[in-house]
Amino acid sequence: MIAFHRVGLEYPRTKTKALYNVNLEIKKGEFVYVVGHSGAGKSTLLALILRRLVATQGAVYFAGQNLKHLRGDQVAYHRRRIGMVFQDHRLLSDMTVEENLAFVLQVQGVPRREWPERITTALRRVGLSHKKRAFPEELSVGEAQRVAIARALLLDPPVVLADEPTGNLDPANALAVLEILKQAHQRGATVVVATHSRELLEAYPARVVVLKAGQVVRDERPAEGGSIRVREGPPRGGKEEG
Ligand SMILES: Nc1ncnc2c1ncn2[C@@H]1O[C@H](COP(=O)(O)OP(=O)(O)OP(=O)(O)O)[C@@H](O)[C@H]1O
Repeated sequence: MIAFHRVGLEYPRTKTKALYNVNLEIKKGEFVYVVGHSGAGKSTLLALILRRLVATQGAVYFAGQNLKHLRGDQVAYHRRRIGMVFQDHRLLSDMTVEENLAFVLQVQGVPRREWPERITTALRRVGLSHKKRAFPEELSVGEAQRVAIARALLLDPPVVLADEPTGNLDPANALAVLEILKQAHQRGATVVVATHSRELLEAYPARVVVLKAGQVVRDERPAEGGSIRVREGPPRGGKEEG
C-alpha cells in the first residue's frame, strides 16, 4: 500500500535533513505506530505519504504509484484516499459539528441526498450523535478530537494517518480515540499513527517503527497475543546520527 525506497527529505529553506535513507513497506490493512523523540521525523514521514512533501531522495509509493509524479488534480485525488488526523482538531469554529462534516462532503462532491446517512454513521461511530448541533467551542477537547476523527473517516478512506492524535488528551480520552482508530483498522483501513504515547502501544499492540534522527532504527511486530516493548537502539549496520 505504502512503500518508502531509500527516502531522504531535506527541507529546502533551512537545509534541515529530516529523513535519511528510509526503507519501509506498509501493507494494505496494517496498523503501524511510528514512534521517536521530538524532531525524529515522524510528521515529515506522514507528510510524505500525504504528498504535502516530495522526497528529495528516493521515492515514496502509494498503491504502486510514485507520488513524485502526481500533478495538480492527481494530488487532490490522492489526498482523498487518506483520512488525516492531527493533534489539534482543526474543526471550523463557525460551523456546527454537522456542518463541519457536511462541508467535507460538499467539497468532495458527495450527492446531498447521501449526507444525512453519512453524517449519522460517522457521529455514531464516535459516540457523538447527540452533539451534531454543537459548535467546536462547546465540545470538550476529547469530543472535538473524536469529531475530527469522524471527519477523517467520513468517506471510509483506505488509509488513515494520525499525527499525535492523543497528544492533547487525558488517558481515558486517548483510549477512546485509539478505539475509534482500531475500529477503522478492523473495517479494513491501513492505519499509521505517529505517537509519543507508550500507553497506546500497550492498549492496542501493533507494528512499531522507531525513528531516530531521521532514520528507521527499529521495526517490530508484536508477538502473537502479547504486547511488545520498544527500546531504541542504534541503527543496525548504519551510522548513528545526532
Ligand atoms: N517546515 C519545516 N522546515 C524546516 N525544518 C523542518 C520543518 N518541519 C520540520 N522540520 C525539521 O525536521 C526535523 C523532523 O521534524 P518532524 O516534525 O518530522 O519531527 P517529529 O518526529 O514529528 O517531531 P515531534 O514529535 O516534535 O512532532 C526536525 O529537525 C525539524 O526541526
